[in-house]
Amino acid sequence: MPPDGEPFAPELFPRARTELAPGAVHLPEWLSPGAQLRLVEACREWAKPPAGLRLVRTPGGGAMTARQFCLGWHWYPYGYARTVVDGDGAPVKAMPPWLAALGAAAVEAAGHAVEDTYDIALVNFYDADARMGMHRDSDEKSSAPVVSLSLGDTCVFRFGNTRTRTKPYTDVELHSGDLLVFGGPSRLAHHGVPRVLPGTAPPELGLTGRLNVTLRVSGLTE
Ligand SMILES: O=C(O)CCC(=O)C(=O)O
Ligand SMILES: [Fe+2]
Repeated sequence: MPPDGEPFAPELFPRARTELAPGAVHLPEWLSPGAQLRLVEACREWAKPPAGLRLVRTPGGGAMTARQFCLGWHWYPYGYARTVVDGDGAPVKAMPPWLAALGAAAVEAAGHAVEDTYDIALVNFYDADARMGMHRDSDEKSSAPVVSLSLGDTCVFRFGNTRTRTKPYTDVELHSGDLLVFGGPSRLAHHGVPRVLPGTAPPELGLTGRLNVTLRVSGLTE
């Protein structure tokens, strides 16, 4: 034990699996360094046009600071389509079976039941100044858990409640390789990314910024 008054050094110890709220589970370093690298490399290919990384304009006339691309179904404010209806108009790229399988494995690791096939990937790229305001993921027709994988720079992630965009909430750092799954009573909880911590990415990823890959079940048919 450190002498009284000495600061505890949490960075010395592995970060523990934690439940941020009922049904919302954080599993630090769930992706191995090799799996992180493969996912970053895949994202680099998907981010190329057509249907590549884009600026998302919101109906109020603003734009999201995180840039985005999708696989499987294209998300736009506020719905899903099979083509990039608010961009180059191209068909959305396919959701690869291996990524759907990763989604199912993540849900299982978090202790949720896997009932449906993960058919959407929504990938956000954050540079040092990007962030995401408090929102709910409510455009899907399925109540299956949302899977979130973080790559690159660490961020501060804010996990709130289902009723309001404000307190109570919990702030947690999401590092490269971390998994967060939110389902059950937390499926429609508000959440956001108040900030990214630049320069914290593992150097071997060759990534300046943060990628977040969220996997979802659409519940949509054609
Ligand atoms: O970047 C994140 O960790 C969260 C992304 C998110 O909430 C979303 O894409 O809906
Ligand atoms: Fe979200």
